[in-house]
Amino acid sequence: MANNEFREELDPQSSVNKVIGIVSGKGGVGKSLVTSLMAVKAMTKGFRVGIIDADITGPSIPKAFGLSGKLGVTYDQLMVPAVTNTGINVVSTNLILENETDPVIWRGPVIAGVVKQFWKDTVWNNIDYMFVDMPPGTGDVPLTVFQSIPVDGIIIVTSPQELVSMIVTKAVNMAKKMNVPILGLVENMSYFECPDCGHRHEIFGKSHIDEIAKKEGLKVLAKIPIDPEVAKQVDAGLVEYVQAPWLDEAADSILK
Ligand SMILES: Nc1ncnc2c1ncn2[C@@H]1O[C@H](COP(=O)(O)OP(=O)(O)OP(=O)(O)O)[C@@H](O)[C@H]1O
Repeated sequence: MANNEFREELDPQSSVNKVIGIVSGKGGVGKSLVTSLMAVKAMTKGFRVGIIDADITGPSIPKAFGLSGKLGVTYDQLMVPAVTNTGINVVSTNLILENETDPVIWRGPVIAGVVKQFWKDTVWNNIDYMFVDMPPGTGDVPLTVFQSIPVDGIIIVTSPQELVSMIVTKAVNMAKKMNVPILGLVENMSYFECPDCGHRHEIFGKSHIDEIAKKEGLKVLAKIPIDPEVAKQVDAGLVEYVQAPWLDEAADSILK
């Protein structure tokens, strides 16, 4: 089966140059944080940036950017992305629900349908980089998202406490099946740097990311520390103002 058999076209008014998917083996490892911060890095470099929050049942992008309210709709029924303080265009289920605390209890095909609409029924105005916060895992829903959107490359986010090797292998196999290049691995919550002595403590155990990357022939793009200040800023909707020097190298190597 050709991997683009179900691929959806953008609306003729829209244009998107590169699409980067952010995936993880399970929820809660920091996929949304990496998506948000990579988008901010791209914006800072002067690119026009969009985010599709395809994590339909656990959308966390709007909150991180302090966005609320509803997406606009054009006269010809296209969605208009919400725009963050620094100009990043965002679509998310939290911006279409009647009430942002409503649970999303849709089944797989409906979820995939919403993601397709985020891609094709939205006005994407000259976007250089589109970041897609993928549904967690390697099951049916992320697979359908892969089939619907022409993803140019993926970043796999893991944390040290996961069964990392198995999860990375699954994600690698999914990407191979879909013929999507893997840009590299990001290990989140990698260590905690003591503010007093500067020592790096591996709170969740020893990192094996370098060995796994070597085994799979992948690049480690970044190791992100546990930082309570980051969590606080994300909770306050201020992710655009997070200092994230540990992602600079990854951003420089991917966003050109
Ligand atoms: N390195 C970090 N330091 C401190 N807090 C972090 C870090 N990474 C993530 N967090 C916090 O952990 C929580 C989960 O992160 P995030 O929403 O990015 O994960 P996720 O993988 O997208 O989860 P889900 O799939 O459930 O949406 C958030 O509150 C986030 O602010």
